[in-house]
Amino acid sequence: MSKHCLAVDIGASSGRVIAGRLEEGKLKINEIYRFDNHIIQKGSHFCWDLEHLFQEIKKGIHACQEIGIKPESIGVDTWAVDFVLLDEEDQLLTEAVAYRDPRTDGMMEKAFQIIGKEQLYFDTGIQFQKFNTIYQLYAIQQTNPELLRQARTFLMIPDYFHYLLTGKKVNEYTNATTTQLVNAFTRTWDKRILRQLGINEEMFQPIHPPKTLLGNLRKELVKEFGFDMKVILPATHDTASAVIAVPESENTIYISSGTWSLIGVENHDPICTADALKCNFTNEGGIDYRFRFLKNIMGLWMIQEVKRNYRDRYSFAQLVEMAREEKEFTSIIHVDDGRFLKPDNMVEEIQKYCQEMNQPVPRTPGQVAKCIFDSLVVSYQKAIQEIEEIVGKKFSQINVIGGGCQNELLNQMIADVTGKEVYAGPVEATAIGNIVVQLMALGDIQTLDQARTIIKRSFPLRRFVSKKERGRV
Ligand SMILES: Nc1ncnc2c1ncn2[C@@H]1O[C@H](COP(=O)(O)OP(=O)(O)OP(=O)(O)O)[C@@H](O)[C@H]1O
Ligand SMILES: C[C@H](O)[C@H](O)[C@@H](O)C(=O)CO
Ligand SMILES: [Mg+2]
Repeated sequence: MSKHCLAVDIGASSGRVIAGRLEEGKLKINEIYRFDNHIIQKGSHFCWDLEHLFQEIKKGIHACQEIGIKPESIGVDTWAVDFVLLDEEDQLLTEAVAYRDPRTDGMMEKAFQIIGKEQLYFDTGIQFQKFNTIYQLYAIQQTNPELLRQARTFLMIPDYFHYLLTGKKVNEYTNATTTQLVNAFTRTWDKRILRQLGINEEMFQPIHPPKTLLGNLRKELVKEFGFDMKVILPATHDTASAVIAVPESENTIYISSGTWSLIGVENHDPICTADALKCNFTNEGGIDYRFRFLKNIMGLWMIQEVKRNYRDRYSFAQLVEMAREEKEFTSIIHVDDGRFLKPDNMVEEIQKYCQEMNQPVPRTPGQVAKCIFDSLVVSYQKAIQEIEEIVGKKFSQINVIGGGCQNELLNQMIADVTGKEVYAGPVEATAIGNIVVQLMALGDIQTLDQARTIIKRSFPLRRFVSKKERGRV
């Protein structure tokens, strides 16, 4: 039996502290603590409340103590692209502005006047999202260059939590690639891009891969918790950790289904071709320098916002059942339209869109939910066709991982529309991927293949086949 490893997985809508260890050849996980996460307004910006989140992380560590678990190690993963800047006294110079903040409006196009879009893509292989770190930093460079001049350290969100835990300042590779500032071939900061955009290169830290032993806890934290832990870098981009947990990877397209739907495949080399650029696919860094060839699709953010618009009167499970009752209602929206990135009211935005497109307007919570699920599947199918065309291979299976894999209606819709076998699970794929990387660093698991075999044995998947297929069997 191995020692416990602690995964801190913070998504855009929720965070969790999960302990995991090997027991008789299986990975056993235990959710220690779960907490909400959401964007807050600070001054004129949408931000993340990092102080609150770090207190929640510490509550999760304290909770281990209360149940008698003394984890050997800990690692933090979160969403991508967002960061903080520290000054020469290692004090926060900036709030943790959220990627949905409008400060990057127009910045990508402005940057293209200095650095060609094609060059940027062929050097980094990263999809064009207006909120990529590169455009967040360019927005600061354009509006407050003095701030950048004072910056001595650039830390992405998980890097910052690792710094608070250990005092060590590094950038982790998988999340660093989401900035669109890392060269896909040299695997380090692309100084040419930084210089062209006038972003000071000195503040970027050395890039370390997953499995790096960063160090131990700060002394004051050992005193507070009553025990020490090794801090091991997982794949700190949550989707990179989730993809590690995909049990099958050769014939499988994964959909990491949470706030976003990240749909893609795992490659050993980046695909930075004109076709990949045209379809806006990304090559985010993965474990062992693999690549996550994927595309962001708006995802379950939309149903999260609908749930909020209805003042949380309905659970996600209830919204799914209400959608299931609306078999006759069909309206398809373009889920990746920028208007759905952060509308004041998602229900009204969807209704307006349907009116403008002369489609039936969803009136009930069930109709709104069904419209979202139907429309997500249309976007998934298009991305799957693009992947198979660009990669030049047909995939027989889809593996839905993350919280969204609990949406059995959506899983069935995916199977019906794509005709492929859909496997659902693990729900906590991100935390599982985080934990197995720590176990690899500790020598309890030797290889990624071995990790995936253990994961497959430990977490049974639900299988969905198309109605047409079922009709045949
Ligand atoms: N019981 C359920 N039935 C159907 N869907 C569910 C259920 N529970 C959660 N979900 C879906 O899972 C989503 C949350 O997924 P998940 O917990 O992976 O997201 P997260 O980790 O908080 O955020 P991120 O995607 O940023 O990592 C919710 O938005 C909801 O749509
Ligand atoms: C903002 C990013 O696109 C987002 O974090 C995505 O990369 C992701 O991983 C969501 O969990
Ligand atoms: Mg998540």
